[in-house]
Amino acid sequence: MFPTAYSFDRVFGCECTTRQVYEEGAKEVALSVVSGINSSIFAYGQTSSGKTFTMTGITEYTVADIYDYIEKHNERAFVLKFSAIEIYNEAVRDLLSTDSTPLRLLDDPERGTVVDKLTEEVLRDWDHLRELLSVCEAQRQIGETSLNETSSRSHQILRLMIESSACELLGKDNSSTLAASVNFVDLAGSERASHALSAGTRLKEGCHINRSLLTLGTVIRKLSKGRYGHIPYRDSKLTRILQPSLGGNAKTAIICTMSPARSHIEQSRNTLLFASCAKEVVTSAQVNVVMSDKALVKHLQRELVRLENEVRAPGPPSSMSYSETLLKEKDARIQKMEREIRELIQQRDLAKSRLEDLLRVVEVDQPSREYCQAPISHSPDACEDELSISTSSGIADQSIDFGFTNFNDKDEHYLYLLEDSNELSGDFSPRHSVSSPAYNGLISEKNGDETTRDTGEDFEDLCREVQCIEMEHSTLNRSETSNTPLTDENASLLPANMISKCHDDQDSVFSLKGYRNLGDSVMDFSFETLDQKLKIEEKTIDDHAKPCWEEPSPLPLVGDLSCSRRKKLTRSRSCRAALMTGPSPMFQDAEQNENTPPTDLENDLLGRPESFVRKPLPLNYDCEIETASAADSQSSGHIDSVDLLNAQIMKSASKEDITSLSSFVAGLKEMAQIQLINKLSDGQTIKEMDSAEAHEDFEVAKDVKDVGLDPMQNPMESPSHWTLEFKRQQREIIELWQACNVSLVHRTYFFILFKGDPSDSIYMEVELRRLSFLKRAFSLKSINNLAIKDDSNITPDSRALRREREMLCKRMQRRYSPEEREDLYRKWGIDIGSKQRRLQLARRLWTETNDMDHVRESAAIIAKLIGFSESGQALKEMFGLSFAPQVSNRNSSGGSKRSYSWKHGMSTLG
Ligand SMILES: Nc1ncnc2c1ncn2[C@@H]1O[C@H](COP(=O)(O)OP(=O)(O)OP(=O)(O)O)[C@@H](O)[C@H]1O
Repeated sequence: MFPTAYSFDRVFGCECTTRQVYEEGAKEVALSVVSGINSSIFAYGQTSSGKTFTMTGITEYTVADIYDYIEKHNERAFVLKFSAIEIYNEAVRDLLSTDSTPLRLLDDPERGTVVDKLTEEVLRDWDHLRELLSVCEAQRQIGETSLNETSSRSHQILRLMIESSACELLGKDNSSTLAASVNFVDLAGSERASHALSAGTRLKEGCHINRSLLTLGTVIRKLSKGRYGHIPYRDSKLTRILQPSLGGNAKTAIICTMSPARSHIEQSRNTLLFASCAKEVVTSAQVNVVMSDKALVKHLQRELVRLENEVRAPGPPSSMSYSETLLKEKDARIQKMEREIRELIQQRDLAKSRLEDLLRVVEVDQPSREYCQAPISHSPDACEDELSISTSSGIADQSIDFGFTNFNDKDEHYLYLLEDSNELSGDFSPRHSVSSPAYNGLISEKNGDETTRDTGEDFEDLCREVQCIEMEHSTLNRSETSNTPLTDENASLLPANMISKCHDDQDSVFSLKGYRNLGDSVMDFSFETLDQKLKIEEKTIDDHAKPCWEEPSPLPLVGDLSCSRRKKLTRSRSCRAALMTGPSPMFQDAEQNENTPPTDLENDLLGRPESFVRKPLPLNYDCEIETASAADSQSSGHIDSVDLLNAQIMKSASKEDITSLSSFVAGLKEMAQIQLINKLSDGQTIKEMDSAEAHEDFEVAKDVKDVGLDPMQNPMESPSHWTLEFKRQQREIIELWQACNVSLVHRTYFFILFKGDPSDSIYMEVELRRLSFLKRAFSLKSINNLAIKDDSNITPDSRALRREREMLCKRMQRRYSPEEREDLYRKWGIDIGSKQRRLQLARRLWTETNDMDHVRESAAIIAKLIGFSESGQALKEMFGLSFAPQVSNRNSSGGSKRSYSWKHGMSTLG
């Protein structure tokens, strides 16, 4: 036979003990039974090879170890049951029973093949097992063969069933039991019958033995190739009983025994082949847990309830399927969208309701608009905001209320402004409707009994009035100097082309407001009243609606003229602002801009103080001027505005002490305005102006402005030219001072302050024009022999000048020391021994106008007498700093109640 290699788990030699074989090849499998796992230990080999010898030893060792395990695990209760069968000639026999009747094999669904009526002894102890083993050994069929005197002629299967339970759960419903069995199988010899030289009974035994072993071999071989096909367990009772141990729920260890004799080589090879096949068989052992019936019933009931719940109700969120989660998200989105739809529907309904309200408002206002559209034309941009506001229901009423409040809170001229602006556009705000009770009330407030008159006519008249007056303002000082009361009637007398000229000029609207504010009192018009009224107006009018000329500017008139048109523009915005509900930032900005002096003037007149600017003229308005004006008007048949104004100024000046430089400069401004009026009124009056001349009037105003600016600009371009021009104007002014008996103090002030600086040009120009006007006016008066109530006030005589010299004389003693006075007497050619030397000196001051040294010395003396010093002070600085306190030192004037300024000097004109 060819050598063949075989592989096994362990190979034990002849010298190996059974203990070693147990320990290394069977103990692990055998002791699995205590853990609830079925196990089997097989001994396969030819006869007399040591199978019985080995299995007896392994059984004893296993049982010994099992009892040792039980002793170590007192927490569990072990029950050992022992049974033993023998399969002899295919009959199962109970070795623990003396009855040799073969036992039937039964197929149990749970336990498999079971031996019916097999004796199963519960072991009491280890000794009890030994006794039973002894019984089994005694019962087993043994026969003598040629090879083994005590040859085992059957297959013996000792089965030890071990059940264990936790001691604490014993007797309870939830108790469970581990149940497993360990089989100790000692097969009969697999030798050939020929080899055993058996015949007769033994041959028959050998045939059954070989068939059982042949089936066992077939089953092992098939199991070693996988669990495919039919496994012939049922072909023999041996395989049928050992079916669980061969390929089922059990661990199996096969011990193959061989004889080392050369003569048994074929049996040895067959054993090796069997062993090789048996090594390939794979079993699936598992722990066998046996539950009690009650525990099993309760377990099954709980399991049933859980399954029913899963079917009937959704499980916990963790077990929620993806589709269920997605479905819930969709539901949430649908609900959210439904809420949004409801909100949008509400918003739509609200908007619809507002639209309906708006339509109703428009329908209600439409007739009123048509009715008053012509007279209530309004600046589109002025009404745009309000109209947009009033388009909302509920707000429209507020607009109407606002209009009422606005008109009542403001000066009545606001009404005219509104009416005037209405003519500028066919569009209007519903709140301007004349159907408004508030609006009618305003009309009634102005027109009195004429409220019932056609409103359109009223508006036309008012608009015409507005246009004329604003035209007046566009020509600036012409109307300011007019003594004619600027009433509705006489304002409408202005040329029609002037009206049309400024008709489109919305910017002049606010000019009307200023004039209208003075409307009723314009008869007593004067610069003083102008300033005072403007201040009053400043309080009554919103800051964003101030007239541009409400603040007396320290700048010369030409400065005002130069910015007159620019101011008109800002005024128009102010007018619009006055029609609005509140101040507008844009208009506020415009106000700030308009309060800024012209750039060219600002450059030369630095440090202009606000207090100086706003200080009202101390001139006191005298109602006598009204009478004079009326008388003059009646006598002459026309209004000589120039004379009346001069008379007014001189009369007012004679009654007031001039205490500040502001008054001085304001006076300059007034003189400049007079100069302008002089030009405007040269040969004609306002009433005589026709439409053709109105255009020329504009040009005149423009010329005045240009004239005023030229001296400012030329000196900058040609300083040398300006110096010559200044000296020329200075000499001319000095001559005019003398001719007009101008106050010595005024001469002194002016002479000291204006010494040829380029910025002086404008003052020089004004002073020159003012004096020229006065000289001409006095000449005219003397020619026309005008009947003036108080001739002393307007006649340029020397009485006032004489009184001024006397006042200066009194001051010499206090201002000059005796030594200084003597020096002055000598210098001025006054005899020291003569009488009234101081008066002589005073009477010589400012008398030699051709001698500049004389003029200069005269100014120096008077300046010292009145306490005015120019030392260290520049012209612009004196304008705003310390001049007023110096001149207002009344208490230090030797008891005199007068202080000295140009106003005082002007009073000497009377
Ligand atoms: N390992 C061993 N050490 C010492 N003696 C042994 C050993 N194995 C077997 N023997 C002896 O060999 C003889 C035969 O052994 P055993 O009866 O066990 O063979 P067997 O294989 O069971 O034979 P059979 O199949 O005929 O029953 C016995 O007398 C036994 O004492």
